[in-house]
Amino acid sequence: MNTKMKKEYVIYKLSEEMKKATRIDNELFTKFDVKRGLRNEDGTGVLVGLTKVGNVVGYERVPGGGLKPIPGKLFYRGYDVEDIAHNMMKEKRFGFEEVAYLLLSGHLPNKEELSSFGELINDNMPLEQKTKMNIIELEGNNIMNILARSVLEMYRFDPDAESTTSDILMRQSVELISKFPTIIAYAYNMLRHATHGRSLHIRHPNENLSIAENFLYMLKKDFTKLDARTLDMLLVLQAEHGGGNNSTFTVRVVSSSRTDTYSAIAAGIGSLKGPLHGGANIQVVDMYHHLQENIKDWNSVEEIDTYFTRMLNKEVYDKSGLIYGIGHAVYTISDPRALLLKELARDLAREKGKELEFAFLELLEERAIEIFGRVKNNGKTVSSNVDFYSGFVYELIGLPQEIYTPLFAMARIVGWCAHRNEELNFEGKRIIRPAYKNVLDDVAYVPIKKR
Ligand SMILES: CC(=O)SCCNC(=O)CCNC(=O)[C@H](O)C(C)(C)COP(=O)(O)OP(=O)(O)OC[C@H]1O[C@@H](n2cnc3c(N)ncnc32)[C@H](O)[C@@H]1OP(=O)(O)O
Ligand SMILES: O=C([O-])CC(=O)C(=O)O
Repeated sequence: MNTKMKKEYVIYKLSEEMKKATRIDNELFTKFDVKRGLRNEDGTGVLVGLTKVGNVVGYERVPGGGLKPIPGKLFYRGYDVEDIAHNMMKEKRFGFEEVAYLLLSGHLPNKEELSSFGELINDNMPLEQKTKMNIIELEGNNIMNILARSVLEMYRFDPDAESTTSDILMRQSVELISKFPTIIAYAYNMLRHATHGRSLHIRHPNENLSIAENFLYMLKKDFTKLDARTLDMLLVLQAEHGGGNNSTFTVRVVSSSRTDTYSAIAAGIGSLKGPLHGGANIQVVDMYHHLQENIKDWNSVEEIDTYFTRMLNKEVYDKSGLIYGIGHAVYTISDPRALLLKELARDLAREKGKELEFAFLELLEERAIEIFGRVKNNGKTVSSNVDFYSGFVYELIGLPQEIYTPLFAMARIVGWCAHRNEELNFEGKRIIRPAYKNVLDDVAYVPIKKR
């Protein structure tokens, strides 16, 4: 066996052993009443904290037991996101800065507060020269990875990186919110240059633009007002989702050890990247393109139903058994953001001559929900989630797939910061440390000579 084969064999052997070592009987979870995925028997999340940042509502508890699915509602600091979104649309205003101010401070800014906050954001958008150079030099084909790396680098330039006083936490929050768009735009431009041979543009942020406009300006310079307002609405809708979603909870768990802001946020980025969480927006678009190619008649309910049934049975597509963009840990009848995005997608599709594509996606949504019910038959009410239409909308405004999940991070950084700040400031805070029950018998140690 040559050296390479020897190394491969060691890995193979270890991985086979790992397969055995990681097997845990499903019945044991019931026996020891383990809350798998921190979920109660009825699928609801185990209560692990209190928050004033956001509220996610998808069901009502019925007196005497049981859950009643209800249309989903989302609140930022007590304000209904639908009201926030409708107001922004009515007034044709950019809203992400306002939402960021609201989530960080707890109150809606007046005109003057909003304008100074906008200036502060603009001041903080440029990156350190070294970070810029690292994005260029180290390249990388995954922008979530580059984002995490660049966030960890920010530690290096922060003289108070380890401090958790409220003024430092707030300064770090503003800097992170400001720099995410710049990092993502530069990282994508570098990726495009390295992999598609396109010219490399590193545009300095323009101090008179909103975050959404500035991002598009740095990414591709030419964009329409409609593109920018659409992106702004996506940022507004994805900014926050309570303390229990996987990435925000990750940020809270990591923060509870009192580590620095950059370590906690890098962990959140790692979580959001996952295909069951923020990474689902890329999966949905991949799945949609696959279905466009594999469903011959886009109007055929029968053909779509057959394909979805086969997908749920792990026979086709990525064989994961999942239909991406469907289902949610809290929402049942509807995700309010998906409803808003669907309307946005419908209008944009009309404007861009993509009505057939929209109609196909809408039919896929309807059939996925129906077929999920038939195949799973588990009493769970599912609907489309925020990721179902977001990728389609990004595609309609000409944004590349590689940045869909990074754009989610560009929005959710606001919620992460608000939750980290809360985690480190409430009076009764404690390190988050749940328990795992050991289900393996103790064994006597065997000296190496006797093995
Ligand atoms: C921003 C966001 O994070 S939104 C969510 C984005 N993620 C996706 O769109 C990926 C697809 N969806 C899913 O995987 C899930 O619905 C999740 C992860 C979002 C939520 O999952 P959970 O709340 O754990 O769902 P839950 O455990 O109650 O589901 C019950 C059953 O339905 C299945 N299920 C749930 N959603 C789906 C789906 N979209 N496709 C196939 N099966 C699904 C589960 O696998 C489980 O089946 P099993 O008991 O046979 O294993
Ligand atoms: O809440 C969750 O589980 C997932 C999430 O972050 C979202 O839907 O925005």
